[in-house]
Amino acid sequence: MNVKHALTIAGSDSGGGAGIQADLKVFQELQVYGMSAITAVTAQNTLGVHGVYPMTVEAVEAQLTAVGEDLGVDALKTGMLFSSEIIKGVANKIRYYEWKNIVIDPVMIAKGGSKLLEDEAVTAIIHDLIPLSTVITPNIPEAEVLTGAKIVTIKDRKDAAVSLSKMGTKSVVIKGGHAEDGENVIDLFYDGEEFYEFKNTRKNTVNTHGTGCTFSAVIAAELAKGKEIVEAVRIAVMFTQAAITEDLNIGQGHGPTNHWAYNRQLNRGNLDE
Ligand SMILES: Nc1ncnc2c1ncn2[C@@H]1O[C@H](COP(=O)(O)OP(=O)(O)O)[C@@H](O)[C@H]1O
Ligand SMILES: Cc1ncc(COP(=O)(O)OP(=O)(O)O)c(N)n1
Repeated sequence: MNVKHALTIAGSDSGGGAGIQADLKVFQELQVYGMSAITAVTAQNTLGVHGVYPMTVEAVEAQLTAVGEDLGVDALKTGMLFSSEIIKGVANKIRYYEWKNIVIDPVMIAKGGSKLLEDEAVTAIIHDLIPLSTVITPNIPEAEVLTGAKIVTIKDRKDAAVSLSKMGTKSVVIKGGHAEDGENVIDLFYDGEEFYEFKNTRKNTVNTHGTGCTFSAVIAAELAKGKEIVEAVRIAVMFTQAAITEDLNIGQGHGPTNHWAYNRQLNRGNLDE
């Protein structure tokens, strides 16, 4: 059986809703072989992040070498990277192994407000990682930090996407979960030439823990399978909407999303593949 390989370079979420755990669940659902390099362990549940324990750069690099020397990578995503040292180590390995289909989810702060990236590491994301990327997927606060510009209107979002594109990425998705778009959520995709708006009804739920991780993992899985970037983003929007809509109601706080839901809806014929 010829199966494609996807790698996640991210933090561990003991609660299972975000980070490495969410990414591997997505890879499995989308039938790509999932691999991981853990950058930090978090003690986390649906009520928040209770501890952050970063790995050493050597430990992160050793995991990437182990994957690079044996298994091969058709696409990869990065999530929580924590420090500039880890970011530089990851960028070096991407260059050394000439990995392609690079999805950068510039994770900075968890929903409860805990820092998952040191402040000074933003510069390393801009200089070392963005130029290697096929797509970068910030939420609105992350896009504001990366561009230094306040984002309120759709026009602001388009300007931010153009600024990010000029930093050297091939394409950009600015996710709309944190915006006030009335009854809708709008994810804006820019491929360097054209804008695409993916609009959905905003769901009234607290169970959105790990939506950003899920979204970027779907893009990585679909790029691994050879999909064009705009098509990979379209599937990521559908997968994430299904995962939020059929939520699981787990835990006492911001619960995880449902990674089975997309395939369940496909099997029921509710979605076009
Ligand atoms: N309440 C919601 N209803 C519907 N979709 C949502 C909701 N919140 C987030 N999303 C979707 O989840 C994905 C992640 O969005 P966002 O919350 O902006 O990122 P992050 O999880 O990185 O903070 C996007 O596709 C966004 O449209
Ligand atoms: C280990 C770890 N990585 C990333 C996140 C952030 O997840 P994300 O999907 O961006 O959003 P929230 O769930 O924080 O809203 C995390 N919490 N933990």
